[in-house]
Amino acid sequence: MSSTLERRVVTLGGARVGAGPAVVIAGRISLRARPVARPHDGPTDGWPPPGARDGLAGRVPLVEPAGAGDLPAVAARADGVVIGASWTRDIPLVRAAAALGLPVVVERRPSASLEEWLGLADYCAMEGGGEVILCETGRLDLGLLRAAREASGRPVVADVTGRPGLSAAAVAAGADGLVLGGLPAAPGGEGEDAYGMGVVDPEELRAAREAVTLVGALLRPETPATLPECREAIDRVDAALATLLERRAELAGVVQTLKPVGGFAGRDMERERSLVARMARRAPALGEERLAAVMNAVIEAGLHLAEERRRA
Ligand SMILES: O=C(O)C(=O)C[C@]1(C(=O)O)C=C[C@@H](O)C=C1
Repeated sequence: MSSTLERRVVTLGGARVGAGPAVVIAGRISLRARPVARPHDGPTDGWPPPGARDGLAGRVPLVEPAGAGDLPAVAARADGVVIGASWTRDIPLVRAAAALGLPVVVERRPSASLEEWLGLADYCAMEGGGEVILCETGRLDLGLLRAAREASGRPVVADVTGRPGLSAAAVAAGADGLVLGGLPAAPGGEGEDAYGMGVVDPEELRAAREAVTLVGALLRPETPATLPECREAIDRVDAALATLLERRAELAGVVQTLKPVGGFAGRDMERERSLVARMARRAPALGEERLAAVMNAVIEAGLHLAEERRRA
């Protein structure tokens, strides 16, 4: 983020995108891939009816219209309207979609330059209510995503549908959110693809949540202002700590099998002092003395685990 540029925040279905933690936007459908309407669905605009069996309360986070005729339904049923990568040059539709007054998610046309992408975002902001999110999609140029975030001050998200392995990289590159294609899954349920639109993939959802939690905790600057926000930020840090502590315990366990004398009997206090000193350089506020107490507990937990496993 540029120091001179004011960062804009867009509220999408209750989530603040652009400041605070990166968010997972679990649900993006395209009415260009309109499913076949079923007779028992009753009068339909091509959408799942509200309160359908898949648990949808009738709303989808992001919807890409196929044409101007879809816009009233999009306004009624979506948290944000998507300007799809394949029709960013259909200016009449772009204009009408932006004018809905919903947050507008502007995808980058494949091979579009940064200037073209940001220009379209500015145009949508002018035509609409000003709430614009940039969305990198397709092959995901994460360098461009980062540049767009810095140059525009607008929130930038990455559509990681079908690429769960890029979730962590996208958050590391600065993405303010990860978009997952499909209908939102029923709360607590695995989701049912009753309408041929596809449901958010549970594995992709898991990968995206892991990325915003773990990579977010490590790399995303945050300045939470309220008690719940602070606690949520602490929960993310604790999740990262737990992941690292588990990994550390496994490694320390291997060390015990490699040393001539392992376990508590082979404790090496010089090594412990030096690792604490190195850590204190990264955690100067905590300092060596406090870190030594923390690391003593961590190391002893690892040694107990290793001895337990050796006896088993
Ligand atoms: O490095 C070692 O020798 C270890 O056994 C690992 C470890 C650690 O957990 O980091 C554990 C006990 C030693 O006193 C020092 C370090």
